[in-house]
This record gives sequence, C-alpha cells and structure tokens, in this order.
Amino acid sequence: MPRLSAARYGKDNVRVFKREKDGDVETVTELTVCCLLEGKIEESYTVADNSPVVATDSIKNTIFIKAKEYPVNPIELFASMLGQHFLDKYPHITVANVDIIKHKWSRMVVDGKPHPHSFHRDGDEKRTVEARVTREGIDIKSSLKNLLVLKSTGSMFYGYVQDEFTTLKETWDRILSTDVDATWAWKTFPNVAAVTEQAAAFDKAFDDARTITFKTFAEENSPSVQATMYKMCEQILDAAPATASVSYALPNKHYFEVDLAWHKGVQNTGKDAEVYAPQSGPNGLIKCEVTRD
Ligand SMILES: O=c1[nH]c(=O)c2[nH]c(=O)[nH]c2[nH]1
Repeated sequence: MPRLSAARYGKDNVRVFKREKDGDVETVTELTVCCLLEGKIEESYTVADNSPVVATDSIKNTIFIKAKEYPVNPIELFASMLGQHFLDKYPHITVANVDIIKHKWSRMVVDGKPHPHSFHRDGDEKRTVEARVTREGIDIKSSLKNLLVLKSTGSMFYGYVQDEFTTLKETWDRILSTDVDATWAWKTFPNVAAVTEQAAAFDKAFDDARTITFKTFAEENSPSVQATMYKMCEQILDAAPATASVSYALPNKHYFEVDLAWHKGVQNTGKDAEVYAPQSGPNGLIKCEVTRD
C-alpha cells in the first residue's frame, strides 16, 4: 500500500526588494525567497481535499507583507520571523522552511564619498540562509556562495596515490582557483526571541567567514584543497561560538600548464610556466563538514 512519506509545498523564486530611508541616506536589500510549508496537509495530495492548503499565491503575498512589517536584515532573522508567522497563523502547519538568497548591492563611491542612493553589483557573491522553523525550535544554516577566488602560486599537490591509473604530475607550485561555498550551521535556537538576541552574531559570522576564507586562501602555502578547507572550518568554528558545524564545498577549477616546446623550443612548463589553459570541466569537487566536539 503506497503512502505519502514526505510533502512540502510553497512559493519559490519570490523576488523582493526593500528600500529603507534614514534621512537622505537610503539602503537597499534584494532577496530571492523560497518558502515551503509542511504539516497536516496529506489530504491535499491523497484525496484531492484542498481545505488545508494555504495557496502558494497567499504565501507569496505574505512574504511581501512581512518584508514591509519586519526587518529584512539580517536575513537569518527575517527567515525566522517569516517562518514563525506561518506557524502562529495556521495551527495545522508544523514546519516552515524558509530559504533566502541575498543579492549584492554595494554602495557607489562617487568623488571619494559613499553615495546616498546609488549602488552597483560588484561580483556574484551571495549570502544565503536556510531556516527550518518549528514549534520545537529553529535550525539555521548560513552560507557564503559564488565567491570566485584564484591564487597564481602558493599551492602544491604531491604525495597522493601513484598507481597504474595515475598520470597527474606532482607539483610544488600550481594555480589554485575555486568558487567558495561555505556553510555554518547554528546550534538550534529555541524560538524567535533567541534568534533576535543573536542578531549581531549573524553579520559578524558572515564577515568573519569571508575574512578567514580570504586570509587562509591567500597566506597558506596550500598542500591540498582538503587541508586548506579544514583549516578554514576550524577557524570559523572558533570565531562563531554559537555555530555547531561548518562545511565547505570547493570545486578545484584546474588551470593546466601548456607545453609549447613544439614551437621553436619555447619553454612554458615547470618554473617557466606563464601561459595556462583554464579548464571548464571536468573539475575536482572537494567537500567536508567539521563539527564541534
Ligand atoms: O587539492 C587537490 N586535492 C585532490 O584531491 C586532487 N586531485 C587532483 O587531481 N588534484 C587535486 N588537488
């Protein structure tokens, strides 16, 4: 006998922009919100009874109303408050999954001064949150994504398995590039009040994670992606005491040396390497999660 073993529904890709004024200075926040509800909604799937269904259109409307009523920053707090609204309003809803992507708008500097109402997109970097809001507690994961970085030296890779499948040459000097995807999971919050109390910690953790990622990536003579990402995780756990675990997913975006000796004996490998061939795929993909003891 088949049974419904999991179900959630809601609105995805709800694009919201908020403009806030402080005298002449304006601040803008652009978000993409996904809000999916779980609860006593089986009948809507199994017997076509829509009576427990809060229409996804109403969920979208609610997101706009709550963006007007509540602070939208930090996004961890907005996600928690929005999720809690659905639990407070609809007793048969037991979980609100609220995922938010915050798009980057950086204030323009014009004639050396921050402009009061003009912004630019300086990079694809995103700040995101995934919140699971229940009556028992709120689980929040914060992330830094799409941050493309490259170092032209200060990266090695040697000592790996050598067998009949190996063609890769060991190297003590290579290009290292990756698209940073870092996530830190917070210890469960008992309620929205506890999330509100921690509000400043969310921005600090994001800034710390970014700084630690940059500093470790730039300064370490990396023995491997694995060893470098582990160091980043350890430092973020130290910097953000209210987190329970930190994870990274890092593609290894390869830049291959090109042997140009076929042309008049041109030297372009090893210590003479200058011209490289960036690879679009295949790429390594290295992941880890580090949890506090
Ligand atoms: O840092 C790296 N880790 C690997 O596991 C690996 N594998 C590989 O081919 N190159 C690299 N680089």
